[in-house]
Amino acid sequence: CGDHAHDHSHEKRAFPVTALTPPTRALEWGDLNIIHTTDSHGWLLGHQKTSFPEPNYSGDLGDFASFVSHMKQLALEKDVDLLLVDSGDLHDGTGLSDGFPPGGVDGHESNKFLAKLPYDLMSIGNHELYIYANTLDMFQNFAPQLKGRYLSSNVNITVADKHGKPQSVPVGSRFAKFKTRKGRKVTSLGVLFDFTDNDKNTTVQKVSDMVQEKWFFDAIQEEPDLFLLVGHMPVQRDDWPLVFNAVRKVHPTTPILILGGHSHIRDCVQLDGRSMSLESGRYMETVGWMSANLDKKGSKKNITFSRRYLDPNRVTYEFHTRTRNASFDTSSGKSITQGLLQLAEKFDLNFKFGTAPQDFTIDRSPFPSNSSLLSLYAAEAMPVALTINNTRASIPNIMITNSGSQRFDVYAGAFTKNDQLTASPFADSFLFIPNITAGVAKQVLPALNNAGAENRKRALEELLEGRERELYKKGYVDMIFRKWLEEMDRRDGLERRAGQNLTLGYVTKDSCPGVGDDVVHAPLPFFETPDFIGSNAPNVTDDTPIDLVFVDFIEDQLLSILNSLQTAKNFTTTDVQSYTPVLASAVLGLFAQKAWN
Ligand SMILES: Nc1ccn([C@@H]2O[C@H](COP(=O)(O)O)[C@@H](O)[C@H]2O)c(=O)n1
Repeated sequence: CGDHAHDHSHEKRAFPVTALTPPTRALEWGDLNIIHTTDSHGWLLGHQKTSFPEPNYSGDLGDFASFVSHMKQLALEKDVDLLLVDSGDLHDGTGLSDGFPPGGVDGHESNKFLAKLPYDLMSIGNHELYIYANTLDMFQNFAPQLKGRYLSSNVNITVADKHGKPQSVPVGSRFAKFKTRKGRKVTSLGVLFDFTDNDKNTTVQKVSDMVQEKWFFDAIQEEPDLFLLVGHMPVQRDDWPLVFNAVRKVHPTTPILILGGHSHIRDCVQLDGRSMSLESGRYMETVGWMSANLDKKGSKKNITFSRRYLDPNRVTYEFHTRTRNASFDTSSGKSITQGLLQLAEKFDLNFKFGTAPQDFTIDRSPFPSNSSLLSLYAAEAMPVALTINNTRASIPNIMITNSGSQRFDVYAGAFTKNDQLTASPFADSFLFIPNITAGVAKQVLPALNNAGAENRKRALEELLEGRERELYKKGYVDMIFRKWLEEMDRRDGLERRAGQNLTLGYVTKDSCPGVGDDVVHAPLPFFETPDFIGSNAPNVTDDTPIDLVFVDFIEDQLLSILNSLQTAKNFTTTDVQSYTPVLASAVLGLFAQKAWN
């Protein structure tokens, strides 16, 4: 690496001193440029672990704010437009969003820092809708700060009107029309995929219905210089074509720029020669870049676009803004970092539960194995944590959860409250059905996984079919992310890791021309994992009545599988009881206190 790569120490916080590979290619600027984030899930202090690929993503939101500010200055010097856009999922993922004290609201504090950035447009994600209080907070406190640019074209919240009567209103704005600094007229929408697992008193309209609405038709009638369609929806194999075609029907040649999200991958596709769609990963592991050279109205020629996936760290940021460590930080950037560190302290995120003896990974370890986080959670942590102070502890049980509940690897060393919440952020409850015979209970986990596996065998193109379609609508896209990781490993993972002195990171192959990744990496090893994981079955005879324990997030699926496995009784929600007050997000901490001290 060049000298630049080593010059990234930071007096603001403990910063990984690992040498990072700097980019080698300048960004291609057009006359309209976009910096894109999506699925940040609370990762605002960046990735702080020192083993690769984590240092690639070590830039925090303060660093990002400084980067944006320098890029805005470059845009002024080049006399071009630069917009900042986000595609949603601000909640659920780290202690900054989820480590709030009792009585708080998820994301309320962390979102205040995002609101300090000069976002031109943001759109709502499914994680803003699992819990009504979070949606209400977005409606009352977050959206107003975006002044009409927080978009929820097909998402409503029900609130009391001034007479106390319930009314369903958009969480943000249905659409936005504005002019860029260079005077370009932009029409924007903010679309969420057909999500069905949203909380009561929030509404998600199907995309196919949204494009039939009169407001939609009216909003797209006038021809802008470009349509900027933002949304929490993957850029491939989802409903963007419905929105794209509806616009194209009225405006056959107007440039359409799409910024998507949700499946956590880096992806790009062009629906025609005058359009580009970009998706920029997850967890602040990617900052997306799109540029376009817009030509005259009515032109039918292909537009020249570029796209790039940046690794968000100070080396990347300094390279592209032609700054050095001493000149990079802006006062606003520094105060955002400071504020986030204070929030981490206020939420006690450095509280240490124990010391993890080794790394435990989700996709990088075989399942089951001693280094699999899924094995650790299911076979060791749940049985310990869920039976603490539990009167049912002595009754044999099987405990089941969804593997998607584990969101991030655990690294060797201090295991803190923040590590607990990054690995397992969801405050899901554990339920149980008593007196299920062991013979039946033992079949539930394999049956859940077989249903998943059958669907996995299908081609990805058939993803939106049958049972998988239902899961997809509930927000289940782990499969797409895993397939993406698997493909990059299968392509040339072994060779890249062995030979070329490359650091670990994402290796993207998308459908747009040229190379998308800003820095060349070797991909991580990948292993298949099941959709559902469970504790080891107890050593009892098949006719022994046991407790069937499961996380509430999978209640519907579990009941339907249980009813398919036996005919003695049709189990419904009335047969389900609370097993423990311990939440899914607390399991690893409780386990660590017992096992890792
Ligand atoms: N209460 C919850 C909510 C979500 N999950 C898991 O997250 C997945 C959706 O997250 P995306 O970032 O992909 O939108 C969902 O499929 C579940 O795996 C959960 O476990 N509990």
